[in-house]
Amino acid sequence: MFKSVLSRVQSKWKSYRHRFVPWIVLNLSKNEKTLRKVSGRSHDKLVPDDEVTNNLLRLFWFLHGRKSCQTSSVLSSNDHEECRTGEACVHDAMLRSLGFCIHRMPSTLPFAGTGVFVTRGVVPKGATIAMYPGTIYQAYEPILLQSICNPFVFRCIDGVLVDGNDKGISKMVFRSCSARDRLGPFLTSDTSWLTANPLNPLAVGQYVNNCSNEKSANVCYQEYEVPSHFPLELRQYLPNVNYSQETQKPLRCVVLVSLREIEAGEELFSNYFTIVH
Ligand SMILES: C[S@@+](CC[C@H](N)C(=O)[O-])C[C@H]1O[C@@H](n2cnc3c(N)ncnc32)[C@H](O)[C@@H]1O
Repeated sequence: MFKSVLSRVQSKWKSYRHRFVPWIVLNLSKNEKTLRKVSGRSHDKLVPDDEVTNNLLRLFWFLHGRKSCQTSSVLSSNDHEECRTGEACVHDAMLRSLGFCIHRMPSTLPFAGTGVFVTRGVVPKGATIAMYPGTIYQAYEPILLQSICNPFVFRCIDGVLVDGNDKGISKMVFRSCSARDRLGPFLTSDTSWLTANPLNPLAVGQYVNNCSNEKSANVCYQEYEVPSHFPLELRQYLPNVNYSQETQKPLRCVVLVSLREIEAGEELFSNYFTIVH
């Protein structure tokens, strides 16, 4: 009797595949209506991986071109004017390559801290609108210390965890893994998401808030494996790194994909709860 109740509870818990465990425990009862249901792992993808790759490459080549342009000493004065530096420059690159800009700002929800907004352009449905940065832990790897009081630990469908906290021990772990994995002159990940001005402007997905009964989700999470043909010189813009150097699998990233057209001024809302049948 006890065993059967326990196994029913266990199977119900296992079907809650995401996303932020402390949030689920505290808020599930308030937000039952906002559950997202998918009928299997393969059905959790809104757009094919190739499309995500193409979106990322479009932005990253643009950022890379701008970087080379800034370091070149043979620019005309016009080129120099084109090549503005810092935050304005990366957002310009985003607008030109993807057709929209996103920014972190105070959320429209009370007591929800920071959120992410579309600030310029229009995001079409199915676009890769943000990335969830952080250290990647395989399901069997220890994350206890880093996960204490950490609302940024994201759980993938297969149990892989992404620690997107840009402070404290999480920040130190990311920096150290990123330095460890560089290949000679090539950086294979980007640490600038740990600052206020990420080099890759998509890398703010960890600040997207949960939808509510009033504000429905306009983006969803999608797991993405970086393909082996991803150019080495563009990996420096990827905001993820493996915790363990021994991980043999392709690098896991999590992207946020738009569920509908989103206009400038709208805040992004995801769904922290997904049930996999
Ligand atoms: C992954 S973080 C999102 C970023 C967070 N807004 C911040 O400023 O750090 C998750 C935390 O955001 C807050 N949050 C997310 N969605 C919310 C909502 N709909 N209402 C209130 N707080 C929310 C909760 O504190 C939650 O633990």
